[in-house]
Amino acid sequence: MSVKVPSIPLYTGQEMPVIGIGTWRAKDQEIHDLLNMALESGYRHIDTAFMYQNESAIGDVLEAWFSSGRLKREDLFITTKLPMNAMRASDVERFLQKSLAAMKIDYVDLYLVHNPVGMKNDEKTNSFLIGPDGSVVLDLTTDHVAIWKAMEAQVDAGRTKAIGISNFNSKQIQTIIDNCRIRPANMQIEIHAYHQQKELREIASRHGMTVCAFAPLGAPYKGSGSSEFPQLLEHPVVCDIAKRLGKTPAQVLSRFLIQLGLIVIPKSSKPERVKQNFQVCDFELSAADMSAMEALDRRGKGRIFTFDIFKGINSHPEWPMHIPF
Ligand SMILES: NC(=O)C1=CN([C@@H]2O[C@H](COP(=O)(O)OP(=O)(O)OC[C@H]3O[C@@H](n4cnc5c(N)ncnc54)[C@H](OP(=O)(O)O)[C@@H]3O)[C@@H](O)[C@H]2O)C=CC1
Ligand SMILES: O=C1CO[C@H](CO)[C@@H](O)[C@@H]1O
Repeated sequence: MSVKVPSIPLYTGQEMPVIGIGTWRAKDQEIHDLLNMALESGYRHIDTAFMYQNESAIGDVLEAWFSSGRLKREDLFITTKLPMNAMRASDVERFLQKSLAAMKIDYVDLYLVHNPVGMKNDEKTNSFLIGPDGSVVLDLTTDHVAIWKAMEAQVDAGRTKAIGISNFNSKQIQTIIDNCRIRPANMQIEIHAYHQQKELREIASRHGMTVCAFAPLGAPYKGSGSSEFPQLLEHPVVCDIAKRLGKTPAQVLSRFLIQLGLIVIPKSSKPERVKQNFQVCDFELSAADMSAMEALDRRGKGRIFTFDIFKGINSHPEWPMHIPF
């Protein structure tokens, strides 16, 4: 029996389910399998991005669910993101229209600026323009205030219900807050037990923004861990709590973040794990377990996503890691 998943209200009035399905690195058949399993298990929140190149496969699955009457559009909370190669005011509507057309829907619930860094667009492929040295070609003219005004226009036009930011640092968040007409309703940042982001969570709370944790399981595919800092899914503290509660380490990692008041979007390529990851609202961590999990924070040293897979990106003035948070 599945338990109803709670939602967190956005100030714009929608309800954002605390657990959503992450979709990065999933395309075509994988999306078909994992999204069907997610919707059958009860997930009603989907996280994607133009950059993930899977919006069209997501659209095919949604169309089948809508046309069979199993779900209505308003039953779902769908987030997508403005890619780094569209970080210009004049590109915002064009790229949101592409996402909507691919997913065969006429609005998203949340449109996020994916990353504060701007890159040049390859007009043939609508992806990052790669220079002769193999690096992405940066667009150094990135103007967050102009982009935000174009984001606000998408709310006015009804193409998205809410707008937000992802991977912005405290200074960049403040620039948006100081210059907005429509406040960001949500921010999506890397958060897991090793990187708990207390400072940015406090900033979000001060400005009435909900927070969605990406890589909530510690993105284990990114590295094998060490004896000092094992993979979170194998950490003895996490495994002991899981064993005692009859849950899996993945469920404990998500549950911890949900009890901190966050929204989580774990991703798995395995339908059985997709189902398992949804079962996080039928148990609770005690105050002692929460303290033990909080003690795993590596105080700024647990960050996994620095985006330097994009060669040269850290020379962009808006690369968010120029400051600690
Ligand atoms: N805004 C942004 O910049 C970013 C947003 N995101 C979003 O966040 C989502 C989640 O982050 P992601 O980077 O995927 O990392 P996660 O922390 O969700 O980890 C995913 C990994 O965990 C494994 N896994 C999942 N469930 C289980 C389980 N129950 N037991 C054991 N292993 C498990 C998966 O392996 P397997 O497939 O083998 O199950 C996969 O390798 C993304 O899919 C994307 O939607 C992510 C990164 C950046
Ligand atoms: O969402 C994302 C998935 O991971 C990518 C590679 O690190 C990120 O750039 C991006 O923000």
